[in-house]
Amino acid sequence: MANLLKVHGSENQFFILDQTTLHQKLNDNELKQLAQTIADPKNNVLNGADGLLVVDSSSHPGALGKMRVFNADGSEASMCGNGLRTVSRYLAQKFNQTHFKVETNDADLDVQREADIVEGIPAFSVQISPISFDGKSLPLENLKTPLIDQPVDDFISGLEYSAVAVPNPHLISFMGMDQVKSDDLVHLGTMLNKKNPYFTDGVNVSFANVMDENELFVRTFERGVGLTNACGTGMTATSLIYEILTHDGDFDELVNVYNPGGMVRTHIKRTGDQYELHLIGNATFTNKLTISEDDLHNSNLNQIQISDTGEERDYQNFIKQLQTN
Ligand SMILES: N[C@H](CCC[C@H](N)C(=O)O)C(=O)O
Repeated sequence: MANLLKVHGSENQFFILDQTTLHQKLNDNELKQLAQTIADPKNNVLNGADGLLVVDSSSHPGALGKMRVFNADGSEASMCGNGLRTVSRYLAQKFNQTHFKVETNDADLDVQREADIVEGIPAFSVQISPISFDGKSLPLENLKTPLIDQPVDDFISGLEYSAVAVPNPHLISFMGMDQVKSDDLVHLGTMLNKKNPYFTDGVNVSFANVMDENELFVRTFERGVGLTNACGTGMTATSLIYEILTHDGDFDELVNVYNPGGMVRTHIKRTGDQYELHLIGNATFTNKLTISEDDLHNSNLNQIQISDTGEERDYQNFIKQLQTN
């Protein structure tokens, strides 16, 4: 039998599969198929998810494991900030360590257990890297880069846009709260994740409102998923653009980022032309799942066994307390 976890970071929900626990690992086609099947709410496995996080071993120094990210549509992404917090907790518990690295597509990232947000809600800090404003890194074509706070005629008029890879691609715009919550986000996100002359590999689109100094509300249409409750790399990229637009020279700032799924904190630092980004927030495990390895290889989910960890209740109490503050 094989075990999976249902997890979330700020209600950005994933299943975790640790390939090292299997007699035979799933191949890439099977992983893509599993992501598409288990994430689809129509298949009634805990109402689906935003994607599948695949853990494997790592030979890199200091890394306790490797994380791969499959979106709900089966596409693979280079990074997932909310997901990395949950994978970090999984590896921390598996190896009884609290500060280590996790290998990801483009970098080995520093992760650390933080104090529980409140009783029953473990929290982790994860490094977000590498960072690039270069068109080739996003990729972004037919627009001059770096794109920082500029209007783009073919996008929604009246807004200014910024684009950054962390290393997955993000397009960010600041506006009033009503427009953040309007259909404009789905309209632009859908347009830029179909064939278009700009983001040839798609893009995560975040609309943000500046509630107060170092207090943002961010809503994201994710590449390969659609609207999610939160996007960790999106909230971090948005915080970076916010600090760049509000500072000349070096800065070292903590930002509270609210989102439809709760709240995270980002730590954004610039020293010369170097940036250091960290994302801090919950790593909640809501369910444990058991399935035969055969069914896993065939994405046959009819016999999957599910148990509840009870952690979602603690998280929902945290959200209620956030909303009353
Ligand atoms: N949809 C993203 C991957 C997941 C990122 C997001 N869930 C996060 O927490 O960073 C992409 O295709 O680049």
